[in-house]
Amino acid sequence: MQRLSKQCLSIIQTRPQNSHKGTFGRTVLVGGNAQFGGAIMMSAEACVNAGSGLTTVMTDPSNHPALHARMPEAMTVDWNDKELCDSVLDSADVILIGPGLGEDKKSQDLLSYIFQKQKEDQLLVIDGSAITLFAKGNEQLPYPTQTIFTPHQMEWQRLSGVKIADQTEENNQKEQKKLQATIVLKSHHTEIYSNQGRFQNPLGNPGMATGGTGDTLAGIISGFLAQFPDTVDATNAAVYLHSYIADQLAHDNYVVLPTKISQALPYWMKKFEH
Ligand SMILES: NC(=O)C1=CN([C@@H]2O[C@H](COP(=O)(O)OP(=O)(O)OC[C@H]3O[C@@H](n4cnc5c(N)ncnc54)[C@H](OP(=O)(O)O)[C@@H]3O)[C@@H](O)[C@H]2O)[C@@H](O)CC1
Ligand SMILES: Nc1ncnc2c1ncn2[C@@H]1O[C@H](COP(=O)(O)OP(=O)(O)O)[C@@H](O)[C@H]1O
Ligand SMILES: [Mg+2]
Repeated sequence: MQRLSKQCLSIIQTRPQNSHKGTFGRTVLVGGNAQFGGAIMMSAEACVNAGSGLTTVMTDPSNHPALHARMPEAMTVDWNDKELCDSVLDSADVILIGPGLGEDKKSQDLLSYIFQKQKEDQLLVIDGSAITLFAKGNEQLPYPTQTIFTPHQMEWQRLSGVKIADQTEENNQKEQKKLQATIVLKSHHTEIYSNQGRFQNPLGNPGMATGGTGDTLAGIISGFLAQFPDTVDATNAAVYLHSYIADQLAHDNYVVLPTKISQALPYWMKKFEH
């Protein structure tokens, strides 16, 4: 397994003068039921700060005022308004589904709807409850090689059937090959399994063990996929930078708040700009 290094951040290039919002991608984030609105808000804060050109959040309407108050850069769509959802999804480059989605019938219907809408040139990131729902269901991935799962170890156990204690490189790689999707297996030493190779993140700290850190990573991955052409390079860079920033924050903070990682993204991306 290849250890990630600062080298993976070389994809963060100086932006061309001749550019506009669309140059840096359109991302649609789907999640945040009434109970877990914070999850999709953290994904949105991460995605915007990661540099996504346009970020739209498809979520329960109860979250709209709070999201506008916290992150006016993100646009909101009521996930019950199918006509508006159709048009927003049609122009997306990257779709993220799962943070705070929940696991009830409505959540399942939303996952099925996204599967119906995904086009072959769109990337789909599946996180949180959407992993659990997919694992329980019997739907097929529309475009496996256009899909990135971001499970923690229990979500991976549900998806792969491999118990946490048996999640070895060999077993994980075998299951990734079956799925053909890219897998970001999150833990205290996160690993990335893909058709282009296997990578390990050497960074991270226990201050990250708090709700929202994974929602935040999903937002950074989505924002990087919207900007940078290679899926695995963008995913590796997102995983590495997410932990790098958390490690900087951990010098002076006992717990690393996920939103502080997001707020520090523009500063560190400028530092690493090539
Ligand atoms: N502010 C918000 O709105 C937030 C909303 N959130 C949203 O909540 C939704 C559910 O996501 P989830 O991860 O919290 O719950 P679930 O998938 O049931 O897994 C937990 C179970 O698995 C077990 N477990 C064993 N190993 C584990 C491991 N390595 N990592 C993690 N768990 C591990 C664990 O065992 P235990 O800790 O009890 O020993 C427990 O029994 C999802 O949509 C997410 O986006 C959260 O992001 C938080 C902030
Ligand atoms: N002890 C730890 N050391 C390093 N990273 C950790 C540690 N504990 C959790 N993390 C990181 O925090 C995130 C947890 O993801 P997840 O459980 O999905 O969080 P969320 O509550 O946002 O859903 C992952 O990126 C994981 O790598
Ligand atoms: Mg999670």
